[in-house]
Amino acid sequence: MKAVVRYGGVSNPGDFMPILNWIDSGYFKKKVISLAEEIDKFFLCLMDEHRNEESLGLERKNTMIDHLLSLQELQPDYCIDEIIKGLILIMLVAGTDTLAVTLEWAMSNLLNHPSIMRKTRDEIENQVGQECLDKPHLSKDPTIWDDPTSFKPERFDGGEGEAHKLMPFGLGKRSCPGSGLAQRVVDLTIGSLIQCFERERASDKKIDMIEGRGTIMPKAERLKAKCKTLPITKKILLPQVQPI
Ligand code: HEM
Repeated sequence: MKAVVRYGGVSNPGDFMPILNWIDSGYFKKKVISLAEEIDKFFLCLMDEHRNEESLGLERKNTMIDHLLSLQELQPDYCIDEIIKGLILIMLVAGTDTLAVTLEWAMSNLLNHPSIMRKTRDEIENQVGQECLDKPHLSKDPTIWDDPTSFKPERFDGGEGEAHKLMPFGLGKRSCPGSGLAQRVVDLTIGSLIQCFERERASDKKIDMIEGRGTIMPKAERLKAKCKTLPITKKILLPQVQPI
């Protein structure tokens, strides 16, 4: 049950067995309505923030909300506030837990396989080094890709091992629109976590890899690990932390 309450992507048992909705005397529905009201207020504040910036004469930024507000000016009857709030909600709901859970599974596997963790750390050390957290334009590295800036789908013909078998984002028209963002966030986060912290399992016991319940496949047991900061943290990460 613990795993069910930790993430947003949980299911309501009453959706599968409606009789359960009678037993909880509408508690779940009331809770969802009150949460929805709070979320609605939060999204309105976000939109007003962007609108106020414009009314203060500041230039519109390159954010999803700013683009949608521009669209609203062009198509006020279609792009109403409810549509914008719905799109923000979808991006937040679909893009938060999915990433958190993926990172937790990946880190758990690395901690259970110290030799692979060492290999990953060595590779980051060789490829990225100690001066930054990511190698810019890895996907355009001429030492890896032939003619990296050209569109050549044939480069994937048989040359990428098993990559074609991996379909974590679905396929077709309804496949995940956040896949690019997700892959970038997962790669960069895992890479930076390894680069900046020496991590070890909290005990000699292997990390439990049992799946919990929920639509986004959470881990049943939360990942706990020891971590020690490495010198690069002081050099690169700390200077970027803004005082509140
Ligand atoms: C590791 C991270 C993620 C995984 C594994 C994942 C996986 C998926 C899968 C399997 C689908 C259903 C595809 C289908 O029905 O064929 C989906 C849909 C969707 N995802 Fe993701 N996703 C991730 C991250 C994100 C992020 C970061 C965003 C947005 C910021 C996002 C937004 C969406 C949306 C809006 C849909 C619904 C698309 C539609 O129905 O047309 N996802 N995702």
